[in-house]
Amino acid sequence: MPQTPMDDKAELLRMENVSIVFSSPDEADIEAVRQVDFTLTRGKTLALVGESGCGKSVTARTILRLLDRNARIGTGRILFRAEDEAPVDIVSLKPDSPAMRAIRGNRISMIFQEPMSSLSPVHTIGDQIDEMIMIHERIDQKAARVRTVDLLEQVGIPGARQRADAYPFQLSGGLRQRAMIAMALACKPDLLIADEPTTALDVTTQAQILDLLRALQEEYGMAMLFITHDLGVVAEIADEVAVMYLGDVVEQGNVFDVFRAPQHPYTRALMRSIPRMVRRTERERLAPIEGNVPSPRNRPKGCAFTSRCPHAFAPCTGDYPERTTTGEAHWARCHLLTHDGAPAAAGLRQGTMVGESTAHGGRA
Ligand SMILES: Nc1ncnc2c1ncn2[C@@H]1O[C@H](COP(=O)(O)OP(=O)(O)OP(=O)(O)O)[C@@H](O)[C@H]1O
Repeated sequence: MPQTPMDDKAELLRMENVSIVFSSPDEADIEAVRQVDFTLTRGKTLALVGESGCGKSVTARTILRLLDRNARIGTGRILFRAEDEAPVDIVSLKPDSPAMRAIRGNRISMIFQEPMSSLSPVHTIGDQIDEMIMIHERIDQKAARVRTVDLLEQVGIPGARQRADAYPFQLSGGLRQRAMIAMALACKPDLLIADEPTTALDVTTQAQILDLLRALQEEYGMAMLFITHDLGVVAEIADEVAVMYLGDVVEQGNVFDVFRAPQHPYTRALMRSIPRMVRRTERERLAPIEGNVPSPRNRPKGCAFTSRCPHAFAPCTGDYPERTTTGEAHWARCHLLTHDGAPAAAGLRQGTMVGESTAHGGRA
């Protein structure tokens, strides 16, 4: 992988060939994330998408150096460049070093599915956000409260001045989510990592929170790394998407290109399993992805999706597929794209659904 300097000022963070390994006393090491490369750009959103267990959260926590004790970064660099500063390799920093702490919660903030993982239940939301602002701006609490109320208004909390005195349990799920977002923005981060922030919310609140995040991103110019299992959400929020399967990025590209012509059978299967991605007349053809993600403990040889892939053929159980570029900044790792005699290769290249009806017992 050629390593080029971070010359583009818009480039904020670059993952280069990052792998993450878990060890346990009784078992061989497990490579849970392999060879991940992506770039996060100021003002843009990259979505990491895939089923449960594919490595999305571990990848995000690696950026913040918040991995479990039994984890280590096996290979790679994570270059991060704050404005007007030289790039720093996050991998080279100790997780609890002052330099890393200055990045975490200052340059990079994170929001979660469950707001109570970042909000304290025993302090009012106003006090918690005041404290965050005081740490970062070295101002007194009175001045911080003015900023807190501003932030709460910005994230759409009605009656912000009074609500600042509420404890998290006194707010609805949607308002708690907004309060957590306000807290994440208190340090004016360069990067916001959002780990399934709308998964627990009803559809209307989910749409409102996505709208809010988009508006705030425009205002703050921050980059966003958005983690979700839902390609419908990706369509609404992201500029670029990286599709993960068993720790590998199997397809990556501009959202428009990936949705117009998905190249990897796994991406296509994810698209067909989501109601909003399918036209009304095709509802009856919705298909869940059959089978389960294999365990990283027993990683299959070759392409990990083979056991669930409707198009699998001999080469899929051989070598790990190389990246095939299929458009400007759009690539996938799939043997069907490189073998001319592959059963569905022509259809995949053209973005059609060749062969998928037989693979799902005629339902697809
Ligand atoms: N401390 C750990 N020790 C061993 N394996 C781990 C540890 N933490 C995570 N893993 C494994 O790493 C893999 C990736 O987990 P991760 O939480 O990143 O998945 P995910 O895609 O975010 O899933 P979800 O949507 O369920 O959060 C999984 O197989 C998980 O079991």
